[in-house]
Amino acid sequence: MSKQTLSFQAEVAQLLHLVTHSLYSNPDIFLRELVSNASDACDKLRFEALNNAALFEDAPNLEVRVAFDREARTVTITDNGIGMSAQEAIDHLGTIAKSGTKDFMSRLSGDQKQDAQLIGQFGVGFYSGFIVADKIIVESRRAGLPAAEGVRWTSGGTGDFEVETIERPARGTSVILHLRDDASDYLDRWKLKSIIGKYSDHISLPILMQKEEWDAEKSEQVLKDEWEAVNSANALWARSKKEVSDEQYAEFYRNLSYDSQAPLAWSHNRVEGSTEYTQLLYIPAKAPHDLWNRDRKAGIKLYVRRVFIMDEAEALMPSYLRWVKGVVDSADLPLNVSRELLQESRDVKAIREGNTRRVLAMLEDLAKKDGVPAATEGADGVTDVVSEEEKAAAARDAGKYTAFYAEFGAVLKEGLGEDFANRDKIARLLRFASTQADGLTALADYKARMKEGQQAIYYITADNRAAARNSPQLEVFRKKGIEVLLMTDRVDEWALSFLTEFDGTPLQSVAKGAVDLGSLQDEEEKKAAEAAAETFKPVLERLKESLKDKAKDVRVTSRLVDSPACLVVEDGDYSTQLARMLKQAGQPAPEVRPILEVNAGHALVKKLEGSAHFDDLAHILFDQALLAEGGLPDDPAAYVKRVNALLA
Ligand SMILES: Nc1ncnc2c1ncn2[C@@H]1O[C@H](COP(=O)(O)OP(=O)(O)OP(=O)(O)O)[C@@H](O)[C@H]1O
Repeated sequence: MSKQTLSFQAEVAQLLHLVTHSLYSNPDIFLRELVSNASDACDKLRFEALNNAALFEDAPNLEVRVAFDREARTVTITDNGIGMSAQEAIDHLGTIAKSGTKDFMSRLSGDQKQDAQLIGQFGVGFYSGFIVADKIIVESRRAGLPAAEGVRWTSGGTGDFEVETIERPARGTSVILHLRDDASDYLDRWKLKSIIGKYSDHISLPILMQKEEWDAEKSEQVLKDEWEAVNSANALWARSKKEVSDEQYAEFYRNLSYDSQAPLAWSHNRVEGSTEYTQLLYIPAKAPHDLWNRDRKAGIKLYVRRVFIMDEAEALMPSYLRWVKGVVDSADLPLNVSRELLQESRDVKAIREGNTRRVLAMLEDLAKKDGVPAATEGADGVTDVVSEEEKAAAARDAGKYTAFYAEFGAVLKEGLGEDFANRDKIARLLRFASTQADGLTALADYKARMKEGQQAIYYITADNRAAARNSPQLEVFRKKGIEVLLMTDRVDEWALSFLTEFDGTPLQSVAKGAVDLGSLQDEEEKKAAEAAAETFKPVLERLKESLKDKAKDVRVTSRLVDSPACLVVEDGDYSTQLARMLKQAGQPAPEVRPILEVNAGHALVKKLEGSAHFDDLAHILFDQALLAEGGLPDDPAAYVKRVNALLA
């Protein structure tokens, strides 16, 4: 192929403009990105060579070399990985294929500072070379192609790039960066080596640099022909915990996740037994923006005996833990395992269960340490001996669970419906707003506060906390001082339908079924309610008749104190709120006909009997109950007309 000039895809041009014009806060990351690409290229070669060993040619030892040339002002990153054909260079370096970067582009605001921060979070791979270079030359030959089919790709990082065929005996890729005038710092062995140590130490291949020696004659450092590894070249997860510092764990996480924030917690274990594997799992501090996409693949990379097999191995984590990041390295799976095969493997099932247990254990641990460390003096007046170290550790973890829950609590609830085996553990990890506690409360804490004689854990679901708190259904609970949990997450009602009891106590929605406060209601109240219901019977019959198209039933209730009426549904029915939500989301929702409950002691209800406007009042009562819980009358205009007629 003779020299060709091609244009970058519009998005690439836009991205390059941003990379080169933004104040880039941390230029060092270019090296991390390019070394990471080089290492990926070696992983790909190793993977393809599983079925075609000839691809190794005469260079089976995979490695990355980082070199620099002070005269030519270049830094070169070379790998002997899979390489690129000419077409691949055009496709991969001229367009943006990966969804992460596309997504990043769509979130650009135009504000330079903000956008520069965003780049930091996402990392823009190859293009980050243009942070320090005003020209990049990529020379490559794909494994398996003849030396005559090498490719040279050249670009100044503006609108276009050139490609031409070259002779290249060496398999793999060299990325040659021609440094900008202000990037001379990188023409320094110590500088490059320290960046590699900081960001790329975990890479499992050797990263080589030339040795340097003091030349007395020239009185300067000169590079020798001898190369040495400047990283540990040992996959981080394959090392023992003692050998890995917190900073290294955090940096490895950054590499896996592109998350600029440090993880909240991690767990690194070698699991032995009938299925052997190593797991290194991280709990992120921040939810990704696409957390709610259930098709989102799990953030687990799968390796088999250190050989990279695949990203996003969704079979290794249940869907409700899809936000966990990490690595699993299996000792048992075959190297040629495919996604389909993973779904069926018994080993994979064991790994998934092991991962789930581990994540839940990490969360339990964070939850336990969440509160400010309690006073250490026991009831017997004896003070526990707590070391300074323990105190510091407790203080470090305080508040982490609350932070975690704010980000991931709602998705964790999906586990109630998805992971029956761990339902109790998950239930223990849930937190809810409540009528009687500040902040969020655990079900166990609710139980500990239950009144004597209280037989259920009460909750209400609503669109938001204010609506939940002011809901008429809560009136009698408020009057009796009984705590009610306020559930306002969209998944709550669905999730709670899988949790009928907690630790032996049933959960009961206060908007479902007849309210039965059991022994919390005294005999007198019960009798009064029964008597009211009896005398009210004729009015009830008329109400039922008037509202027969709207209400499944009409009955007298003791759950109301200040409001005239409210709507409830039967146990097992969708709540009107859930039905409304499904409808709004365009999902099929069953037609729920609620039950109208009336407060026989309320002035408005008393007025019904003998009213000349009975039918209008009945409809108003129903529509107002609907409004009170955030719904809308079927026929708002008719409602307004009726109210106006009465007001006139
Ligand atoms: N050293 C290399 N050897 C072979 N192919 C490469 C090399 N560097 C880049 N590529 C190709 O160019 C593509 C784009 O690289 P880029 O760094 O922009 O994104 P990425 O590597 O896919 O994503 P990320 O950097 O987020 O992991 C890669 O997917 C790969 O196909």
